[in-house]
Amino acid sequence: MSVGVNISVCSSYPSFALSSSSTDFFTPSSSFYVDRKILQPVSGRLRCKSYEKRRTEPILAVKESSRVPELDSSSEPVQVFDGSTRLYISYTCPFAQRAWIARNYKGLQNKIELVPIDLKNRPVWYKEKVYEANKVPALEHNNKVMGESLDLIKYIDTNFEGPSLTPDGLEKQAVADELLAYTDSFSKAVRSSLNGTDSNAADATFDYMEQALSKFSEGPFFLGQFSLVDVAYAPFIERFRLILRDVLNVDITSARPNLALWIQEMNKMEAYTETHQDPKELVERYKRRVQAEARL
Ligand SMILES: N[C@@H](CCC(=O)N[C@@H](CS)C(=O)NCC(=O)O)C(=O)O
Repeated sequence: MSVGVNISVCSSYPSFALSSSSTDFFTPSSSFYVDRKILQPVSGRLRCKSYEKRRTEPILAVKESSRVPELDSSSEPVQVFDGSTRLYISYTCPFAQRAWIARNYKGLQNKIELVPIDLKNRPVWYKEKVYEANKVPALEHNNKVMGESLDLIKYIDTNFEGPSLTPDGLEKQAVADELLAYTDSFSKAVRSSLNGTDSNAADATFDYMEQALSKFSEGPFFLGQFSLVDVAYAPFIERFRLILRDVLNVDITSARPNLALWIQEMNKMEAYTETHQDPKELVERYKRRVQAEARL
């Protein structure tokens, strides 16, 4: 199914305030708001696009039919350390999505069981018996539970069979390390444009992405071939693209052909598209959160 997103026109964007809940990637550690001034053009690129053009463009395919239901506070505990390998995720968490994509790409659907958790109504046993940090993602493997999405995608890549996500050669490995180390700065930069503290930051960070995507010409991905770097960025670029487009009328692919191609090619990969959230739901959830915070 291809789903379009409701786009607000430039003149009718709302003002926002966001929470500091840790259950969603949109929320930084402090409150932030979106104000009219950050709709101003940044390097001529953060500008209002034609509503007609964007309205008709399909954004992402979403596959939800085969998803297992989330476990919540009423669910029986899983039999931790019974020899199964389990990946605990939330369907809405971009960090968890990284590990989920890696598991799919390596063809480990039958080796790593997906255990979705309802973060808003978490089972108490999750913290007590599974993962003390009480976050997702977490991977249960060989009588251990580990977390941290960037560590997990590397772990899954090196400890399981399937196509490699690790680049060949020292040069690519160095670039991979640099880009993986930049993921938090990337998110912070986009948020600082959303909160109005630095209206140029999102544009600059997407320029950095565009440049990074031009380094290796043998393929459309960050290191040419598909790798850990694509897995690490995909959930965040997916979300920021939708939010910036809906909330600020910014098209991150405008004048960025490498990024446009990357998104197009990523959206052909089932390992990734299986993990998509419905874009409309994603944006609506974001707006609901913002409205709730504005009432506080
Ligand atoms: N640095 C962690 C972040 C994980 C994270 O913050 N996950 C959120 C969901 S998107 C979570 O579990 N929040 C629950 C909580 O903090 O209580 C990673 O990369 O895995």
